[in-house]
Amino acid sequence: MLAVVPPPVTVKVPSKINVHLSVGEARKDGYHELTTIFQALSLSDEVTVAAAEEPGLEVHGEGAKVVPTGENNLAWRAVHALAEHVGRPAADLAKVRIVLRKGIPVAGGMAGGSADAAATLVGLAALWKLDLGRDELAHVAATLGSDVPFALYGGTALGTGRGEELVPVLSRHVFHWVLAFDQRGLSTPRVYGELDRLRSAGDPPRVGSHAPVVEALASGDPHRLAPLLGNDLQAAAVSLRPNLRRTLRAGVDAGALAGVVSGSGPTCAFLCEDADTALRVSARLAGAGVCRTVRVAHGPVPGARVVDGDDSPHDPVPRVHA
Ligand SMILES: C[C@@](CO)(OP(=O)(O)O)[C@H](O)COP(=O)(O)OP(=O)(O)OC[C@H]1O[C@@H](n2ccc(N)nc2=O)[C@H](O)[C@@H]1O
Ligand SMILES: Nc1ncnc2c1ncn2[C@@H]1O[C@H](COP(=O)(O)OP(=O)(O)O)[C@@H](O)[C@H]1O
Repeated sequence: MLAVVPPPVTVKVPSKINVHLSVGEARKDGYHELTTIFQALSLSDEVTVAAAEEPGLEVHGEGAKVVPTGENNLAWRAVHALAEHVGRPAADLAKVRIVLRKGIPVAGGMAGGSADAAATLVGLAALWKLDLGRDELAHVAATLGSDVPFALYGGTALGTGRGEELVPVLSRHVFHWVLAFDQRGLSTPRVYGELDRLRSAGDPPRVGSHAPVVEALASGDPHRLAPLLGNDLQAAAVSLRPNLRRTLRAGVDAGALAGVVSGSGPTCAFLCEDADTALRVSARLAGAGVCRTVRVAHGPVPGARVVDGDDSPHDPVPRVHA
């Protein structure tokens, strides 16, 4: 009898920016306590998981050359974590092929690796026909990285703990962003380490409360949100990459309402008044020669979802936001 091979499953998964990122003190486990507001953006990766005779991982697109393809790729780690969680036999791990099509800059502070891990969990759950709820997948996701659960849910959310404890934030309006990619990525632990160093040597600026940011997001008014964009890691990212100061200035000079370093950087995110302005700002910023690549994006968008495969009519992960 012929074995039935399930069709490959393709999952689209968003990037994120931190509209607000307040970093507390370092914890004993090496992580920092966070209060952050994530927004999922239309700039995305696509991940295909397929049953195959030989295991393998291919990477295409933005930054593909510097993405590890071995066991330390977060997508592979997601395969192992899910297999272990549901007690799948080791032989099945040797029969998974993964293709990553990257749009999200690598080590750019936009959680591209986390996005791929979340997409792999969703894709594999569909490929293996697992009946797993969102909360259960999010539990596995949190073991892979602090940002992975958010990539499952998408939308706009308040993250606490090390960023993995999520509550949805009302944000029904579309915000328009311009993203400036830097020449090279920045290591997240290095940026947190630099913030600890700056704090032990002085008193770098800290962002205020997240409450006004939540209100501005609910209002949908980019003019209200713009002055509230803030990131405690920005000073550390700029300290390690002083050219970001020039990039941040150039975005505002090009017509953005405000700019902020995304997460641990070095990508800078610029909030614009509307879609047309975002296009104009992106063209001017590209011409300013301060960064490697410029992209426009909008948010919020949904989290990881199947776009092609057996389960494509259904979203295996319920969305937090409409
Ligand atoms: C800074 C943020 C902001 O959203 O995103 P990125 O800029 O990396 O995308 C996150 O906190 C990154 O989350 P993620 O990239 O998943 O980090 P993890 O793999 O969990 O941790 C990598 C390392 O970052 C540091 N880390 C991470 C999260 C946290 N709350 N405190 C930390 O100090 C620790 O040194 C940890 O060992
Ligand atoms: N699937 C993946 N895509 C990108 N980077 C990955 C992936 N898996 C592992 N990595 C590693 O994770 C590091 C952080 O990548 P990424 O998640 O893109 O950035 P950030 O943490 O700044 O948001 C990269 O430098 C890379 O070595």
